[in-house]
Amino acid sequence: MSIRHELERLLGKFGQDSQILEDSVLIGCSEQQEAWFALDLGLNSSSSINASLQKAEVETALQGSFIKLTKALFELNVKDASLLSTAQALLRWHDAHQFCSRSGQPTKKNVSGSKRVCPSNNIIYYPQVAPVVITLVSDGTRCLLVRQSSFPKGMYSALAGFCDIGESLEETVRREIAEEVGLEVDRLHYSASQHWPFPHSTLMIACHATVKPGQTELQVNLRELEAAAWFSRDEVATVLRRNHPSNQQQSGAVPFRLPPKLAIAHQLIKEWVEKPTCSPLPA
Ligand SMILES: NC(=O)C1=CN([C@@H]2O[C@H](COP(=O)(O)OP(=O)(O)OC[C@H]3O[C@@H](n4cnc5c(N)ncnc54)[C@H](OP(=O)(O)O)[C@@H]3O)[C@@H](O)[C@H]2O)C=CC1
Ligand SMILES: [Mg+2]
Repeated sequence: MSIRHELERLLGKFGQDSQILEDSVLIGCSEQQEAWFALDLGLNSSSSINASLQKAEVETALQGSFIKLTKALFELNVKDASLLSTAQALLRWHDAHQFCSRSGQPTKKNVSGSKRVCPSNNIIYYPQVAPVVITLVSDGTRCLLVRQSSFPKGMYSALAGFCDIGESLEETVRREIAEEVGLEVDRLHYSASQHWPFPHSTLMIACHATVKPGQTELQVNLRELEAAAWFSRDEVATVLRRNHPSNQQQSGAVPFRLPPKLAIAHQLIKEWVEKPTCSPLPA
């Protein structure tokens, strides 16, 4: 039996029309060049009794269980987490772009799901990604970590901000650092990038920046941040070790912690701890 027939059989079993397969989107392919598609079964309406009944049926038939995406992402390996994050971002974009913003007519997905077209005026809509810079600022011996009130308790991260229209990445880094902590960037260099699906699709562009020693006094913008502080390499290295699940503190106190391994902020911080001699390029 072909995979398509098997899927149609399963969908029928769950009371879904097999036409729904046309809504699937291409998210990648295996090393054997088999295409991988993602499909939203629409079981996410928590208020619907039907949805929760169907969820239970799907779980039994496929011998699996539904878990929250935010949790799943941090439990999977990097490759699977990336596939899941692409699937979620692309399916959500399609769901939110059903209509043409010029004509008001329904738009139509292409076969792979890489775009939508308005049949009445041929306007093409492509999935959107917002660029965000995330920067680990150092004064040579210490690094700057910040906390937003929305972060999990005790967690500090690198400083992040959305690129404004018309800005280069370098301009965004300088503006965000000046706006959020009142510091002037001396040197800047690129590290890596990552697609981040929360709360909407962003491309996180990670950089290391240094400020001049002696110009390290923080003016924390409390409208954007709950706290910001300098941390020594030893303090950060200790917390990186403790962030490992087997080393979590068991006491009731909320320990200072860093973003999870999957987050590019974690990689930036780890890089800074491990490569103290890395010499940055002029901005
Ligand atoms: N993967 C990782 O390691 C990390 C990822 N992040 C991600 O980085 C992103 C940006 O960080 P954050 O410090 O919040 O950014 P900002 O410092 O830019 O502050 C967020 C504010 O920017 C405004 N804004 C401008 N453009 C957009 C846009 N396209 N979408 C949403 N808001 C926009 C909004 O203000 P207003 O409400 O006034 O319109 C929003 O409240 C977050 O989405 C966060 O999830 C952050 C840290 C670590
Ligand atoms: Mg910010």
